Amino acid sequence: MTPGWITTTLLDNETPGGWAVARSRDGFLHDTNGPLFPREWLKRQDLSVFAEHGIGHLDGEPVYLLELDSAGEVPGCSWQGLRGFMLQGDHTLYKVLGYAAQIGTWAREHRFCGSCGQAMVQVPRERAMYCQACDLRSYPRISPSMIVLVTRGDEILLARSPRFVTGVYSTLAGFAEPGESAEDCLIREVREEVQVEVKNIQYMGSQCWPFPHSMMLGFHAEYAGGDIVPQADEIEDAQWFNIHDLPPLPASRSIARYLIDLYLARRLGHAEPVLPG
Ligand SMILES: NC(=O)c1ccc[n+]([C@@H]2O[C@H](COP(=O)([O-])OP(=O)(O)OC[C@H]3O[C@@H](n4cnc5c(N)ncnc54)[C@H](O)[C@@H]3O)[C@@H](O)[C@H]2O)c1
Ligand SMILES: [Mg+2]
Ligand SMILES: [Zn+2]
Repeated sequence: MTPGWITTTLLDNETPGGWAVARSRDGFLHDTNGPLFPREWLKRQDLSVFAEHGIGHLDGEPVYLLELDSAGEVPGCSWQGLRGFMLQGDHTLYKVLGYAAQIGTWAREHRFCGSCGQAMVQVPRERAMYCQACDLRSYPRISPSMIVLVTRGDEILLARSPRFVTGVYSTLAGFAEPGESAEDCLIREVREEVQVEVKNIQYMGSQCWPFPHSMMLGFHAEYAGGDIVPQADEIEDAQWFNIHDLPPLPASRSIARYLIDLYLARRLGHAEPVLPG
């Protein structure tokens, strides 16, 4: 048995047994034991299953996703969004659910060919959908996004979007556009969002962000010029904060928080944090 979580290309749906998670628009089903249920038991519940996908092995046991049409009632169980599992609870289980959510969304959105409109079929032993009519393959979509902590000595640039929890300030982030390098994207996003120039861009690490399919690439960058001008509509407020006087910060498991904590640790000579994958 291999411990931990390993994604698998495909499992045979006809083989009984293993674990299953159930996902609807309301999130994942869970009870006091968490979101993993014995698969055969879960399939006997009164749930409208739209699709079933083998997604991987947890501690050697196969795990399946039941994609539902709607959130049904299961006695003793309730529904919780993926963000709730990200914020608290077992990190490995959150990784299982994050992967399940991305595969479920992608499979649902690629039942028909985007080029000719014919029904697509699952490719054997590969996580891909295939159109026989026009030979098109569609793989799970991943959207690269840059996230950057802009620094100026003892000050860091943090901003808040109107979508954030009240009071919370975070690092700047944005999606890569066609034709851009990671650095091009980072420089453009910082310019667009606060009209500041940066230099000495340093890559710090990455994190899967399954909301719905981002791949966060995290950086530190030094301030090189300009006064903060927040982008209308996107940025509600942006400020330089002294590292000894910070506002409420993003959730501890996010790469945004890691980039901030890492800079503070290096500046103050503390032990460096670990980035949750
Ligand atoms: N893990 C973290 O710590 C963390 C922190 C901040 C942001 N993020 C994520 O980073 C991503 C980008 O951040 P943002 O929201 O500031 O992006 P952004 O600054 O590029 O602005 C968002 C806008 O981009 C457009 N957009 C949406 N999906 C897109 C895609 N796949 N490709 C290109 N453009 C798209 C939409 O118009 C959307 O309103 C988001 O997924 C966000 O959730 C993660
Ligand atoms: Mg942004
Ligand atoms: Zn086609």
